Amino acid sequence: MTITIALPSKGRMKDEASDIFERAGLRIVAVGNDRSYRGRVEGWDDVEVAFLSASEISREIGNGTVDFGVTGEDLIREGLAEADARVEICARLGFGRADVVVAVPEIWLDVDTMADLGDVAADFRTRRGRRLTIATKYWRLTQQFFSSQHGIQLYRIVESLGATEGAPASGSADIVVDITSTGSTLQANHLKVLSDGVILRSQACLVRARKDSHANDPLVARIIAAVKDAL
Ligand SMILES: Nc1ncnc2c1ncn2[C@@H]1O[C@H](COP(=O)(O)OP(=O)(O)OP(=O)(O)O)[C@@H](O)[C@H]1O
Ligand SMILES: O=P(O)(O)OC[C@H]1O[C@H](OP(=O)(O)OP(=O)(O)O)[C@H](O)[C@@H]1O
Repeated sequence: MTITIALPSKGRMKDEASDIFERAGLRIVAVGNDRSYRGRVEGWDDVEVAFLSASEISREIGNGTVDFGVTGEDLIREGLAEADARVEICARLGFGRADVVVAVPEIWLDVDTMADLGDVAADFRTRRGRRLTIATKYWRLTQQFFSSQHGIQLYRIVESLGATEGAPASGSADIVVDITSTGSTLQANHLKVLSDGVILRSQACLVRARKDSHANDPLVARIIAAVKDAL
């Protein structure tokens, strides 16, 4: 059976993803010209490569259109409901590291933990007559973390697709849930991460769509073993 591997076609994970496959002995070559969105692996005739963006890869593994993909764990857990039932994280690849965090204005001196934030949310409702607003593109992770893990129900998510950290200063939201790596964007926007506010420590992963047909396919096992050996 042909196995399809989806690799980032652009963005910050592109180069390191193909480097790891190369080290694993799977040398990716584009089919057609350099701008082609299909590829193959030299010497592995039953493997096809699809070049997609990181978030498309998460979606395509979720619906089983591709067998494997390299993408961020944040995009898997945000993009897919019941992620663990649908996909398997075969290996964490050690690049593309970033944390999804809850960050509040630095001037909220008394707010250091999620419990403090729960009190603030209750206060907003009783004293200001409105809900605490959270700017994020990670609405699924935010809801799970606030509602299921911390029992905080009094908030409203304001979807933000860019410049999320600017939302508190511009007045479009009170706090943010966003990705951070060096912390400099949070710092520049005078935001601080709550001490127990790390929702997910993400990095690039080799992810497999859970398919019955994989169970006895030696090619599937070979691909996983080769990538793990290259780490
Ligand atoms: N500093 C960072 N900022 C944002 N994302 C980061 C950072 N460091 C690592 N990542 C990770 O990179 C991945 C997103 O990569 P990238 O931004 O290149 O995707 P993209 O090409 O924009 O994809 P799409 O267009 O589908 O959103 C996520 O898994 C994210 O966790
Ligand atoms: O903690 P830091 O190192 O400052 O990184 C975090 C920032 O980097 C990303 O934005 P980026 O400017 O890369 O643009 P993007 O959101 O379009 O990826 C991300 O959305 C954060 O804003």
